[in-house]
This record gives sequence, structure tokens and C-alpha cells, in this order.
Amino acid sequence: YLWPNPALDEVESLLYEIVIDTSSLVFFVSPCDTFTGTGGTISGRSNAADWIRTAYHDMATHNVTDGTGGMDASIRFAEEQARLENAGDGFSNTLSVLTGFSTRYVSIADILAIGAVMAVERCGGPQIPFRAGRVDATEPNPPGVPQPQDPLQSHIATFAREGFTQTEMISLVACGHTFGGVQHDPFPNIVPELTDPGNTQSVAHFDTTNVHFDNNVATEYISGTTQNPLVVGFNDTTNSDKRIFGSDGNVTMQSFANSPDLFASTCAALFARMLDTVPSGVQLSDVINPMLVKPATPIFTLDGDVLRFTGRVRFWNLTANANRVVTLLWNDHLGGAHSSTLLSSLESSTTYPYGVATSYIFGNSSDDGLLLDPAAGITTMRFSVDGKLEDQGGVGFAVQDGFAFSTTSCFFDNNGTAQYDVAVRNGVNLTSLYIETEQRDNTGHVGVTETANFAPSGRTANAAYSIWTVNLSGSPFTRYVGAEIDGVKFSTALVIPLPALPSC
Ligand code: HEM
Repeated sequence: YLWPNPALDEVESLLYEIVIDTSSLVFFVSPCDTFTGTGGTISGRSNAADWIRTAYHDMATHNVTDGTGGMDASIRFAEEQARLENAGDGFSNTLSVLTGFSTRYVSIADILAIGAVMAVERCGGPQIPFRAGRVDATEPNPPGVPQPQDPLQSHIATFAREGFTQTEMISLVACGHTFGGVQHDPFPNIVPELTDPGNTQSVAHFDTTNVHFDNNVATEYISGTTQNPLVVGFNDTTNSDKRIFGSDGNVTMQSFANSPDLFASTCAALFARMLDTVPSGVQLSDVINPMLVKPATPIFTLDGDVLRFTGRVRFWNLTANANRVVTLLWNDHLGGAHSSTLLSSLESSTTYPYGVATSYIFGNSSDDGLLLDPAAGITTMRFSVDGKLEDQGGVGFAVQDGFAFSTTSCFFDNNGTAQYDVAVRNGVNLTSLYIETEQRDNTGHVGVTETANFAPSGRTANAAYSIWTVNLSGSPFTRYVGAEIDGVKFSTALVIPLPALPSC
């Protein structure tokens, strides 16, 4: 994809800038027996298993014929969770962690899919190609998740309705059931109460490595040692894995038992298909790979006759070179071309599981040349690394300097109201300039509303920019400035008041 793309930029970071700290999604599956529901790690449960099961149950309502259902986060509705086919608290546990990671740009459905990917990848499984763009359903889907007591023919028909062949059904069930197990509480007719202080929720696991992706679900099944409660359960009616795994004479399960690699590659492909099963009309992105050159959204501040340009750029897997020279090149509105060597003192490197990111900050000090003449401004950036040009195949990295925060913003101390000034470049095709606020609705979905409009103040900032203004009270931290320029909407965090506005 081409930068800028706020939605894909965020997803790319979630997938590849993997740091395990309390604010990260992967924290909740690190280590893989982490369980944030009742009982913690001694419960016999795991977030990893819950997250994978949740993704399947969200997808399982899909109907290939009419294109309804699929990965759309409809599982978040209480009406779906109350159905017998969605027994257990695994869905509410999953959503209580993952919903908070959704944003205006990344839907809950995308986050559920990323959660499943992280659970598999961080717990021994293969890398799963990821596409973004799932759309959150606004109401529950009709029922349609398979249950253990259903006959084999019904399971085959259900997976066909979801878009999977019988062989794919066998495989996908095995791929899912390498994690977790069946709990006593929601399934008392399958699992008896276990009196095990290390398994307080009485979970009968599908294989002996229940928080780790591996082919033990197949090797234990083929060798006859399996304790999978859906294979050797005391009630044969609910032995759905036994009927499903054996439905092709064990050919598929035998192949998985023979080859961990075949199991891993089959699961990677089928998990991807499961997660990419979306209602018709939803358009997913291409597979998201790490971006080799990825700027962060630049921020412009207009200070009198100076346009300050601050930003950051991240390079992926650069070859080590102590004397590396990275240059930012840019074109301006007057036909000029400029360059500035980025300071190695502002370089930092982070090693992530899938690669090394090397970042440079630019424009936050006065000596690296990014104090621009406002009339010239900037239209596009390019980078050069040791002489090699990085410009998205000639397109460049387009930058929007049509609006900039103005340092004329100020604070009326008497009543907590601030005057927010934004400078607008003369001559831009500006349709509207407004304050945005984000809020979650009662289903967790993040919406954006335009809550106030800027108006021209009649003041000019300099020959190139005029000031628009709005007075607002309350915290700026939840607010964004939005602008529609040439029919395209841009949004940027409201950073004017930082560190502090002067008094008006
Ligand atoms: C005919 C198809 C299927 C049936 C009848 C079935 C049935 C079940 C049942 C009864 C449980 C126990 C849930 C609990 O105690 O909370 C379970 C757990 C699980 N299922 Fe399935 N399943 C099927 C297909 C799948 C598929 C296709 C996947 C994923 C690709 C999957 C992933 C999981 C996972 C990860 C768990 C463990 C949850 C946990 O331990 O919290 N299942 N399944």
C-alpha cells in the first residue's frame, strides 16, 4: 500500500512493532498460558485459546450463497453470546481485552482477527498472512455455529455454508483444537468436574500442549493416546472431533501426524481464509507486510514566519552501517527541491520478532533545517539511504501542509477556555475545518463526530497563511483537528496546547 494510509499504518504497527508491555495486545497472550478471566493461569484456560475460538465463532455465521455474516464482530452482541451455540464466557473474556484496541481506523472485527493471529503466531504457530478492512456489524447475525451434538452430515453442511470443503473442515477443526479444551461449566454433559487445583475451571484439554501450536492434536489422535474430550468423551453423541477427524478414513489427520510442517502450512492458509471470510461488499486490503520505509504523520506548527515541520521515519531491516547517511529530500510549492541529512543522534533501533526498525526523528531541533519558509512549504518527501532513493516507486510521500497549528493559540485562564488557532494555507481548496472527538458506542465501536467548526478570524499569519479559530473548553487530549481539502479528509491530534498555551 501507499503511505499515507492511517488505517493500514496502524494495522502494520500492530502486526510488526511487537513489544510486550502492559499496553500491548500481545501482552495478554505472553506467556501463552496468560488468562485474564476468573482464576488466572490455574484455571486451565488461556486467552490464546479464547481468542482463536472467538474468531471462529464470529466467522461461523457466514453464508457463502447470500454473502451474509463472517468476521464482523457480531459476536460482541449479547444476543449472539446468549445462544447455546456460543456457550461459555470465552467471548466476553476475549472482547473485554480486545475491544479496547480498536480505534477509529481499526474495527473491532479487525482486532478480533489480529488477536487470533497473535495467539497463533506468539504461541508457536506459523505466520498468518493478514489483510485489513473488516467492518463491524451493527446487529447480530442469524445463528449458525456448529455444536458437538450435531451429526457429521450437519457439520459438513455447516462448513460448506461457511465456504469450506470436508477436508478443510477436518483441517480447520484440528488447527483450532491444538489450543484449549472443553470446560465443565458450560459443557457438563461432556466434561465432568475435575478436582485439580491447577485446573480450577475443569477444562479437559484437546491435546497435552494446550497453550502451544503444534501437531500433537493429530499425533495423539493417530497414536490412540488422545484425551480430547470431543474424541474420547464418555458421551459418544458429543464426540464431534472423532466423527470429523475420522470422516475421510483419517487420511488428513494421518498426514498432519506425519508432518508438523504440513500441519503448520495448512493451518496458516486456513486461518487466513477463516479470518478473511467477511460479508459480501466488504473489501479487504492486500496482505500487509512490513513497510520498508514508513514515515509517521508529520505535524506542522506555524510560528510567525516559520513553518516548523516535525516527524519521524522508520526503516525496516536496514543493513548495519555505523556511517549510514540518511537524507530527507523534499519538494515545495514553488518548484524548489531541498534536502537535509538526518542526524544520527536522533536515530534509534528496535528489534522486533520479525525484523529490526531503525527510526529517525526530524525537525524537533533547530539545527536540522526543517524550519521552512511558509510560502514554499512542502508537497512531498523522499528519503535516501546511503545514496539509494526511497520514494514509493516514484510517487513520493505526500505531505499535507494546507493547515498547521498556530502558535497564536492561547488560553483564557479565567474560565478554562482556550482559543485554538489553525493556520490555513492561502489558496487551498478547503471545504471545512473542524474539531473531531472520538467516542465508543455501547457496543465498543469507535465513532468520530465533528463537534465544532473553526471560522476565519480575519487575522493573517504571514503572506502564505491565514488564521482560523475556535474557542473551546475542556481537555484537548481527546480532540483532533480535521480538515477536508480537495475532497479528502485529514485528521491530526490536537497538539497546539502542548506543552502549554500562553495566556490570551
Ligand atoms: C464442528 C466444529 C466445532 C465444534 C463442534 C467445536 C466445539 C468446541 C467446544 C464444545 C469447545 C469448548 C468450549 C468451552 O468449553 O469454552 C471448543 C473449544 C475450542 N474451539 Fe472448537 N469446535 C469446532 C470448530 C472449531 C474451529 C474451526 C476452531 C478454530 C479454527 C475452533 C477453536 C476452538 C478453540 C481454540 C477452543 C478452546 C477454547 C478455550 O479453551 O477457551 N473450534 N470447541
